Amino acid sequence: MTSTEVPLPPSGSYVKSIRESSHAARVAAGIQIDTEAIKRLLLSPAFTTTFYRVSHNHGLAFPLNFPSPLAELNFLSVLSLLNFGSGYRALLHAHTGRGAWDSIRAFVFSIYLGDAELLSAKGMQGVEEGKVAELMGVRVHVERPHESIPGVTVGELGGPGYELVSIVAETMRSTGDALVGAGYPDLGTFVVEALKEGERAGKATGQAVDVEVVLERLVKAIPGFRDMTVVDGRPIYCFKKALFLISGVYIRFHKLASAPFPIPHTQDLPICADNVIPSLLAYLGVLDLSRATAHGLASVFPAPPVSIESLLDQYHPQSSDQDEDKAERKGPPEEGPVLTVEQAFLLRAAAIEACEVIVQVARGLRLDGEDAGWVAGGEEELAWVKGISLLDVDTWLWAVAKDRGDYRALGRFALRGTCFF
Ligand SMILES: Nc1nc2c(c(CN[C@H]3C=C[C@H](O)[C@@H]3O)cn2[C@@H]2O[C@H](COP(=O)(O)O)[C@@H](O)[C@H]2O)c(=O)[nH]1
Repeated sequence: MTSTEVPLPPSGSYVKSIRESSHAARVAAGIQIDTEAIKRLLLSPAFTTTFYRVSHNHGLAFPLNFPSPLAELNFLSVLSLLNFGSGYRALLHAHTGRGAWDSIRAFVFSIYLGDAELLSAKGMQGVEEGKVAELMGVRVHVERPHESIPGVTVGELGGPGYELVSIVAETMRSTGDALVGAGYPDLGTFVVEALKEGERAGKATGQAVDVEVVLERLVKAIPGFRDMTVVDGRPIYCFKKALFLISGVYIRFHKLASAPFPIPHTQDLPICADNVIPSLLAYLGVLDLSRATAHGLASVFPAPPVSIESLLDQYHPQSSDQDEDKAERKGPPEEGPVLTVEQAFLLRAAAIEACEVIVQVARGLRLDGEDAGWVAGGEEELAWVKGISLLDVDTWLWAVAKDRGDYRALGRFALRGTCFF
């Protein structure tokens, strides 16, 4: 089913719909969230010794000279809109030497530095596949033997590189169409309007910016933000890229002395459900798929090559492995399981709820009581764990997956053909 056949959530309840639809889908699929595994994770050296460093390492301060905050917001907005491609991670590593996020970031940098008109609504509207392929550095031809001349091969458009480039180009064109149709010069200007509308609504609800209103505006106006599907008759709403954009506005601009536009509070928004977070939560035992009843989920992930105990321990690359560890970082990653739309959305939904549960479990930890059995000393020093936010949990899970050699080796699932994550 395509996103156009999925009903939008009722007006005014987009955030609630992410949470409720995720819960309903997770329960119906028989995926369990293991609260003991969450406690073990929260009190593990893998978590406690890296959380602050890794979850505060936001890669959103760009090394570019922007003429205005609006220009920077437009850049961030286009980057968020195009923040997908995880299903092509192995291909991207082969063609660009980078993962999905770094490849897209480099692509939007190239646009900014060389073809900046592609960041306008009209420029997006007219973008062609060839331009996207050139700027992304992705090869879009496949070779096949010539029909009649033996030994001769001909190149033709096709293959996964062409598939990804086509989705990027189409996402840009549909966004350009929507913006031009509504009279906006670029995506950033539209986002400012949405933030201002959120600010007006927030006056009634006592918030600086009503995030609900901002999210609804983004999703309704731009097809590339309509990240939702129906699985077994139940809708699932993820809206990952729109949430990423809204969180990005907070991360990038909230510390400025005078805010250039209304800044939403995003610490407690649902996570940005991609392929990394559900995969990692499954390997760490937080998502228990063993009793899943739907869509063959019980057997989608291979057993991790190392034990959960070792994944929860502090990472000690052998000193002789350090060079290997660096090489491993550069080398092409292991291709994870390629999933169906249904499988991928069910896992994303489960991850959305699991992260909510992680924050709840953290709040309720009894560091002086029975839970402290997990702690290897220093209980009082762990009081900060009780105050972690959803945004921090998202960033930690996503970034720690790249921080350790043994986590990088865990195959993340892939979904092809989507512009949503
Ligand atoms: N949940 C969540 N998913 C995130 C990000 C980011 C970008 N993170 C940096 C930017 C700001 C943050 O503070 C981080 O420093 C990318 N992704 C998604 O991962 C997917 C895999 O990509 P890769 O492993 O490269 O191939 C891809 O769908 C991509 O869209 C995040 O933060 N959270």
